[in-house]
Amino acid sequence: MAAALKATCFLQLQKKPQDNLLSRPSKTQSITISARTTFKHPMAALSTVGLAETFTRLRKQGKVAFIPYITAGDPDLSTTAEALKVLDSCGSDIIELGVPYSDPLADGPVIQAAATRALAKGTNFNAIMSMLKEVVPQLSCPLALFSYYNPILKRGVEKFMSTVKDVGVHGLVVPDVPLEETEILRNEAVKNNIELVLLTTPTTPTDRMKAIVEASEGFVYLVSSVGVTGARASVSAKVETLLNEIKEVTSKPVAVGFGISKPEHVKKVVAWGADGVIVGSAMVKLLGEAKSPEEGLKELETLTKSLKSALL
Ligand SMILES: O=P(O)(O)OC[C@@H](O)[C@@H](O)c1c[nH]c2ccccc12
Repeated sequence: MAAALKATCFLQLQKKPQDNLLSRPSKTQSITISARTTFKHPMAALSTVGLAETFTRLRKQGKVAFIPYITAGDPDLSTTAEALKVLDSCGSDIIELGVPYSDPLADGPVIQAAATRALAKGTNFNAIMSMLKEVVPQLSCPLALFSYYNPILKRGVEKFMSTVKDVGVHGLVVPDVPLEETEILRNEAVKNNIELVLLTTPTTPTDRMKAIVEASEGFVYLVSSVGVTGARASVSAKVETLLNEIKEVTSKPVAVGFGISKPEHVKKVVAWGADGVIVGSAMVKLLGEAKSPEEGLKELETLTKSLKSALL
């Protein structure tokens, strides 16, 4: 099965969909290789299913969402386009795509370095949108864009939201928007059918956590540990308590991020009741620090499959 998994994931990269033997089925059909593994065909219809619906589908199947994060433009935008297809074809359920920013205060060294490299390559919002316009129709899992608040304000919330919606993005995560200012974002997000995901942390007071959970769309992002993003040796056992506290006040899905980078981390977070697992820095490191984009993409595929299999 692993060989089939490898061949098919890699196959997505090697051939244009029309040449791909797997492209025979109709556009909307996904390919089932075995009872356990369903591949999403690169010509799958535009994923009309958003974040919340994705979690509902997975919950019915008794599955947990695998949610990778990568930084757009690192090492370059064409590699980002291929990485999105690799992540999708290897079974990601939602993909977080970060807009590189000069002052990523919530990010650790790996993602900060990725943002610096991407910006140095000239990656900007318009170029990312142009890339997404091409790539999103080839994906079958929904995309959640990651942006800090300042670039959104600079572009104008209305313009930002409508642009993001036009390219087929389903969700938005703005890690540094204070809860008190989410009203503006949420109103425009709702108008454009964008799900605005909010974050709660281990130090968020209970009343504030309840307000965040109430306002969050798509899913609730539970930050597993204090500090910034970055792979950690282990995931804090406090996550289990935090998950229980959140699930006492909502039936919304809760995805856990920060520090998760190994199959054993994934298994722990799933055992504690998470509805989704988010992995960023470990993915970003592979892509940004590989000897070549091709090598980075293959390492990304290997890591994705090993973490995804820890979910099954
Ligand atoms: O990198 P980690 O430790 O795997 O955590 C996920 C994280 O990268 C991703 O969700 C993310 C990227 N930038 C962020 C800023 C704030 C919160 C979350 C993020």
